[in-house]
Amino acid sequence: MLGELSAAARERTAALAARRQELERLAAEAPRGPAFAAALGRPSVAVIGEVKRRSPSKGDIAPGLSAGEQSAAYEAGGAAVLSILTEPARFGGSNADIAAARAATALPILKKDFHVEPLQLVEARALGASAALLIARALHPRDLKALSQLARDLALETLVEIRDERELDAALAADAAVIGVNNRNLETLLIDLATGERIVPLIPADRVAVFESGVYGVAEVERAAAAGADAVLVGSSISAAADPVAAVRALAGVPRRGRAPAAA
Ligand SMILES: O=P(O)(O)OC[C@@H](O)[C@@H](O)c1c[nH]c2ccccc12
Repeated sequence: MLGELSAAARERTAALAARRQELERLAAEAPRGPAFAAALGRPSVAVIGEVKRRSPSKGDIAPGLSAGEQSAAYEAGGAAVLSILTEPARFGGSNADIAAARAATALPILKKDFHVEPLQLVEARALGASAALLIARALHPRDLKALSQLARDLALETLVEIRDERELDAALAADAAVIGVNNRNLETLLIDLATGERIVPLIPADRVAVFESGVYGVAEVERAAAAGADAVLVGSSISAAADPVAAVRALAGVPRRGRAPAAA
């Protein structure tokens, strides 16, 4: 699944190559988005609200979602940051969703896609995203490092997604400031919150740690907090909610417990 999604992203980027100069100019001219990592440092576990119309595991979640209206609802409910899934084939997203979210809210935006090519990061910056997702499992550690450096050069923040100790090492080697542990195995698509509970405590206390996937209610936010997470990334449950303002509000406000500094 991950290989297929990354290959498809690479193909879409090949089509972007003709627009390279234009994208580089737009990226240089676009005002920097609001600070992403800094917005996640709250007294309570920060909620990253994701706009998610469909997924490979669930099929349709909320096919008719308006990215602008949904983003405004997340903001009203107390989300700290937005995650906008732009992947078109399997998640039903688009770049236009970023523009719609930007127009509707003042929150920092994470562009969620299978970013494997440098030009995709230039595009993310041109679109006005504050940050872009990098999935450690989809990238050779060398490429994770190079894309992380390119993002810094572009004044684009990143969220580096990991699932195990080896990927944590790769994220740290890439100097990732924000590290997300995905509870979903992107190969089997199964969710196991024990993944985040095991890996989040290993993330150095000076990084922002995000607990991703499988958060449906406050019980899961409590588990994230107990593991020491600074933020939760929530997609399906709040995208499908009849009242997304109330759904986000129900998750926001769990006190952050922090992580102990690593033993020397
Ligand atoms: O819908 P959920 O279980 O709340 O999960 C959200 C988010 O973590 C998930 O969409 C996600 C995590 N990593 C990704 C990488 C690509 C696409 C999607 C994702």
